[in-house]
Amino acid sequence: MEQILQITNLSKHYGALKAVDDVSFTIEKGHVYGILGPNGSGKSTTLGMVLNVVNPTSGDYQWFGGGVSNHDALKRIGAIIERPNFYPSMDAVQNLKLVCKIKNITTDKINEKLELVGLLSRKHSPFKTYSLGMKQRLAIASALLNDPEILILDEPTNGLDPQGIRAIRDLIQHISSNGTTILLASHLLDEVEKVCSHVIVLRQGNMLYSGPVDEMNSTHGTILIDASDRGGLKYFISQQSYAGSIEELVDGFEVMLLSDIDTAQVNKDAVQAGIYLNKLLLKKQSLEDQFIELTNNQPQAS
Ligand SMILES: Nc1ncnc2c1ncn2[C@@H]1O[C@H](COP(=O)(O)OP(=O)(O)OP(=O)(O)O)[C@@H](O)[C@H]1O
Repeated sequence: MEQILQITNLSKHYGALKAVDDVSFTIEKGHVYGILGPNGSGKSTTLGMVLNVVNPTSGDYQWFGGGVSNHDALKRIGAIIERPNFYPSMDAVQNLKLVCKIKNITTDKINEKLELVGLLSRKHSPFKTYSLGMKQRLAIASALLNDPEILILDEPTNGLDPQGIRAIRDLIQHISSNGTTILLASHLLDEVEKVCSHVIVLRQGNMLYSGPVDEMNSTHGTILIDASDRGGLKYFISQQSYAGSIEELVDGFEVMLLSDIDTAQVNKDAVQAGIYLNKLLLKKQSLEDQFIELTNNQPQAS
């Protein structure tokens, strides 16, 4: 599989706040990836780092298999990470011509992209007359003008009505079916399940899960585990085949399970490794349940 982006141990700390903490994942060509997490979980910061607008505290990322400068990589990427911003009195074509000028690319793709996003018939209407959904679709057309290999969208359906949401989701699937890789950030599990083939789940800067969407529901819950020797315990857990992501909390490590475990056996193995557990709690909640619980009090997009 052709690699589009590889992120390795990427972190962004603002003082004591770990906006993104030790996140690693890979994006391969042809899939639709979602970064899923509640508000403040580090989605935009992650996108900002790989788009070279936020400086990482540590870690690394590599575009297109490496050997490509950031400057050249950005020419192969289409991204919308802010609210669509065009000149209000100018129409779609005039605005897109300006984008072509700024990006130093030809204007011959304008009609094709306007047709793709369903705005061809409104191409001579001033931007200020567009609905929010149309504005977002124009932004997508603008990001596609250079035929990027990957399209990056931050909360693409935020603030849209149900029809607008549907139009954007259909559009994303259509763009993906033409071979463009897509990476989108969303706080809506439902959106990611409907649109994405792969998902990276973030919570408070930590990655809880990375993998195919349809395998997300088949997680085996988590354990909360602790010992006075935290360093030794972390090493011990990382060696266990059942351990997925490991997150250090105040009261121990929360470990996502990749398979079912026998807690007595875990305890025995720990003792054999010289680790004396003072906590081992099995939580059978699936990742989906955890996510819903986490986001229950979050405002919805529409
Ligand atoms: N420039 C900054 N200075 C200080 N803290 C920041 C800065 N940018 C982001 N943060 C903090 O980092 C954390 C992650 O923010 P981020 O915007 O990446 O989250 P998000 O998942 O994209 O959330 P949202 O959907 O609300 O934008 C938050 O706690 C946020 O307050």
